[in-house]
Amino acid sequence: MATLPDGALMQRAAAGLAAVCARILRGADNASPGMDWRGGGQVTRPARGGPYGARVVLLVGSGDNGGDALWAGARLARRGARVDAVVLRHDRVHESGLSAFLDAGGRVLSDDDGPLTPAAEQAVRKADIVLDGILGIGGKGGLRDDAAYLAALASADAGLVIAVDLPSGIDADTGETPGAHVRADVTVTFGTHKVGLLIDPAAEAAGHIELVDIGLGPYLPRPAVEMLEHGDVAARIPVPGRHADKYRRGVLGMLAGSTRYRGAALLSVGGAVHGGAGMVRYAGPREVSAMVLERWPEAVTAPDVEHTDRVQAWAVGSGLGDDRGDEAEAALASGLPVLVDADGLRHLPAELTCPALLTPHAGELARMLDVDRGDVEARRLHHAREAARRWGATVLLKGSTTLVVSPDGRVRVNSTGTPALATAGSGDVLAGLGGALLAAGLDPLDAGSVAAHIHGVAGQVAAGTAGQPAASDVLDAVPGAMVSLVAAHDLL
Ligand SMILES: NC(=O)C1=CN([C@@H]2O[C@H](COP(=O)(O)OP(=O)(O)OC[C@H]3O[C@@H](n4cnc5c(N)ncnc54)[C@H](O)[C@@H]3O)[C@@H](O)[C@H]2O)[C@@H](O)CC1
Ligand SMILES: Nc1ncnc2c1ncn2[C@@H]1O[C@H](COP(=O)(O)OP(=O)(O)O)[C@@H](O)[C@H]1O
Ligand SMILES: [K+]
Repeated sequence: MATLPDGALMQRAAAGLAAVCARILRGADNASPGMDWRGGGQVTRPARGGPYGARVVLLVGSGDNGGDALWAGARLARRGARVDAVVLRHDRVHESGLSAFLDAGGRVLSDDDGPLTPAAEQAVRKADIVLDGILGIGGKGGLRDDAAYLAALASADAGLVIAVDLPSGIDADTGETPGAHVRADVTVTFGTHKVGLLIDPAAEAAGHIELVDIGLGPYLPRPAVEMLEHGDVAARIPVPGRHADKYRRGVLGMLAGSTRYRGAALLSVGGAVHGGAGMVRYAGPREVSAMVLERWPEAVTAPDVEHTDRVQAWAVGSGLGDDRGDEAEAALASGLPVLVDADGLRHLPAELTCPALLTPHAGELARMLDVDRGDVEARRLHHAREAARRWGATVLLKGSTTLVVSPDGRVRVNSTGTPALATAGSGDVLAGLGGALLAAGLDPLDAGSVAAHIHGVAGQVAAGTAGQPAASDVLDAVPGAMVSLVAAHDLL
């Protein structure tokens, strides 16, 4: 801001915002490649030939977010749209934005007594597009009173809700939703993705996300949250070199499955085999080992942890049951890198001294931290950070947003997840994949985030062919997912 004339950034933001609105109103393809990181996200478009004659309503709060909406509204009005503004507080409104809006032929429907006039409500109901400029990054706490009412009205009745910078009422820095908030179909965000647009529950309220570049790039600090793209993952997938042998590729010891949960052994060994482990050493009861060998003849089995050698990393816990705690503790005390899943999480020491990747779902993390599951889901980043700090380990929190948080505070959010993965046993596949990557020498942050990315791509592929895939379908899709990731980046 210091290097530019006053208001220049707002003009860039408003121009980008108006351009996205015009494109949507034209019915042009609004799913620009690379922008919608969640994939899919098709937006139902208002059937208009363009801005001319379209009904646009601005919800205008008291800060610069409202200013963006007013300047964008002015641009759309000049292109023939019928643009009405509902101003939340007439005593606090972006002044130059308001006069530009009025000069361009925009109308204000609210009055000094408050925003909820009959004309304002009517306009929201009939709008092709509602632009949510109530709150941006300056918002604190959820929406109150009139703003909450308008947000609910717009989300329920209006054509398309387009959030300016972020859906008003979400927490921009955490992904939490402290109270009432807008539910947008599209969010046009400026300069950089806000953390809250990437992490549920707030991310869900953002809909399809468009980034408008306003030239902040050179000035942005290191991001608080990273999201790997396909190419980043491809570059991190270990590819066997010329002098590879099974030991150099990594031997994964696996303490998973039990006579009660036999499938977990098959799925997690499979995840590790397809994840590129040089060798998987499965330690478990005789009858489970026999099943493992039948399905995965390449695995090497042992009766228990003590009888495994040359293991380079451990994956502990998926479907392990309650009665092998001593072995889990032995693996955790080995000093080797370790992935800890499911029942293994009950056996964590007070602090871990080895490189560790913990992979709880929300219920497991809630138990670890002695909080409610609902609270973990409402404050994913907070609780994942808390566990990473408490155990000195990397924490991969599974669920609708998979987060990977390292004890030094780095955070990655996975972009490839799909609800199709929410099926019994899919976490076992993930544990195998992550374990293989640890054994190959990736650090826990890379192992967790690369495994989650591959797992998500496999889930998407499986959903595309099996409709409602089982965990076995996800496992079967892993090799194809790896090939497509690596081949697309020319690394094969
Ligand atoms: N900072 C930048 O570089 C740019 C910012 N821009 C816009 O400016 C926005 C930030 O503007 P502001 O800092 O003015 O903040 P906001 O527009 O988010 O609004 C903050 C105002 O709302 C009030 N407020 C906060 N929480 C509230 C609540 N729960 N209920 C009611 N009122 C509440 C505050 O007292 C403050 O007056 C961004 O989101 C973006 O839209 C853009 O113009 C582009 C450049
Ligand atoms: N709603 C969802 N959206 C995206 N991914 C999900 C969702 N629910 C679960 N998942 C993913 O599915 C997998 C389920 O793992 P987990 O809960 O450990 O199941 P299980 O123990 O049965 O294998 C995890 O990778 C998780 O991130
Ligand atoms: K907003």
